Parts: sequence; structure tokens; C-alpha cells
Amino acid sequence: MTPPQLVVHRDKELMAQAAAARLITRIVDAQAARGHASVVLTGGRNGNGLLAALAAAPARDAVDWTRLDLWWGDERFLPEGDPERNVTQAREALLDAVELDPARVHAMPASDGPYGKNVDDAAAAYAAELAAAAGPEDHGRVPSFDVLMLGVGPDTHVASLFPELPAVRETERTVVGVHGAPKPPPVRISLTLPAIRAAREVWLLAAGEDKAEAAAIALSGAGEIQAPAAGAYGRSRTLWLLDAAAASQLPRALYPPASA
Ligand SMILES: O=C1O[C@H](COP(=O)(O)O)[C@@H](O)[C@H](O)[C@H]1O
Repeated sequence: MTPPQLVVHRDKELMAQAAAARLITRIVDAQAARGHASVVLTGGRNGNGLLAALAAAPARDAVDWTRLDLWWGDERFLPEGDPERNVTQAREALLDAVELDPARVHAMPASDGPYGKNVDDAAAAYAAELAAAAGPEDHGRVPSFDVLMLGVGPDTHVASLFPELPAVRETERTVVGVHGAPKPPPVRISLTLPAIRAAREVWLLAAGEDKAEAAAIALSGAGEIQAPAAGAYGRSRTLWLLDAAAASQLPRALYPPASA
């Protein structure tokens, strides 16, 4: 487990811009080193804010978008093109504006796709897609993502791993169908904690007053079943990117020196 590092920005706009700049650098470095990069996107307000900031950043042209693999940490199990789907929102915020290779855009299945309403089959298919992309150099049944981003929900959920639900207890499968999520829609697909932990870097995004309690709980030693964000960490780095409002309830001892 890599201990969390915290960076606190003045407000959510600056946080989104700084995180977008950080992501550009990370992708460019990975592409320079290996020829390609892989990023796992998150849904939610903070994830989409970051993508919109990236779309507006002139430095986005430093990325070779055709050599970037995109995956999702979770998806709302809704019909293709539904405005509430995370992939629809990501397309609007950024993806439609850059030259991606469609074969490298790994959206999670929709509820009107090949698996119909069977979310468990859809989750298994996404697990198989991840396994097929994992190489011998990877540490398991998912690729070693360069960066995996997670928006932190006000209840400490990440991806679609909600406190106390079966999905957050999963230790074998890499992707699961989620039933009965407390946040609509109730049916979702999610990476599990073991899949999340295969990433080189995990970035948790939390901006806004409504994330303050969740950040404080997750960073104060809570268990991952009760506070899923506490169980999200990367193999090389775990980075919490916060704004001042989301950091406002952190214990003083956790507050980064530069922000004190
Ligand atoms: O439903 C979801 O919510 C979380 C957090 O969203 P936010 O709007 O509270 O920031 C998000 O991370 C997840 O991907 C999404 O499906």
C-alpha cells in the first residue's frame, strides 16, 4: 500500500486545471518511455471538471491521443448515449474534441448493448477485455494503468463501490455488476478494489464542501468496507487532489505543509 500524498488547491477550478496539467505530463512521460499510455477515467463532477480543463489546456496538444488507452472505473448501466452515462459525459467534456483511436476507447457496456439488461454478464465481458489487454509485464488480470482517477463521493464511494455493498468486498473478480446503489441509477458496473490497486498511480479527486467529511473519514484510518475511498491506492503512488473546501475537515496532522 502506498501512503496517500495530499495536494490542496485554492478552489475546484484551480484543482481541475492543475490536475489536467499533471495528467498531460504523466501521459506524455509514459508515451515517451513506452510509446503508449493508459488512463482510467472517472465520472462525476470532479472527473468531468478535470476533462473539461484538459480540453481547454493548450498543452493538450503535447499528448499523442492516438496512442492513449482509455478505460473507465465505473459506469451507470443505462442505454448507449444516455446523458447520465459516464462515457457520454466524458465525450462531451473532452473525448469528442481529440483524435483518439476508437479501438483504444474501452467504454463499459450499455444496458441496450450485447448483454442486454444482464449487468453481471456485461461486467464479466469488461473483465475479459481488461484481461486481454494485460501483458506478461503486468501484475495480474488488468493492465498496469498509468493513472487511475476516482471521484470521491460524499459518502466515501469511489467508482461504484459504495459503503457496505457486496462490490466493495470483492476480492477475486476485477469487475462486478452493482445492484442497489444508493445513488441513482441503482444498477452499475464497477472495477473492484483489486483492479484499482493494479494501477501505477491512483488519483482521488475531491472538491467542494460536500466532500469534506468523506475526505476526512477516508484519510483518518477508516476501513475500506465502510469507506471505500480508504481502500483505493496505487502501486507507486496514491495522490489525493483536493480543493480547500474538501480539505476543510482534515485533521491538522494530515494537512500538507505547503497548505498549512
Ligand atoms: O456516480 C458517480 O459518482 C462518483 C462521484 O461523483 P461526484 O459528482 O460526487 O463527484 C464518481 O466518481 C463515479 O464515477 C460516478 O459514477
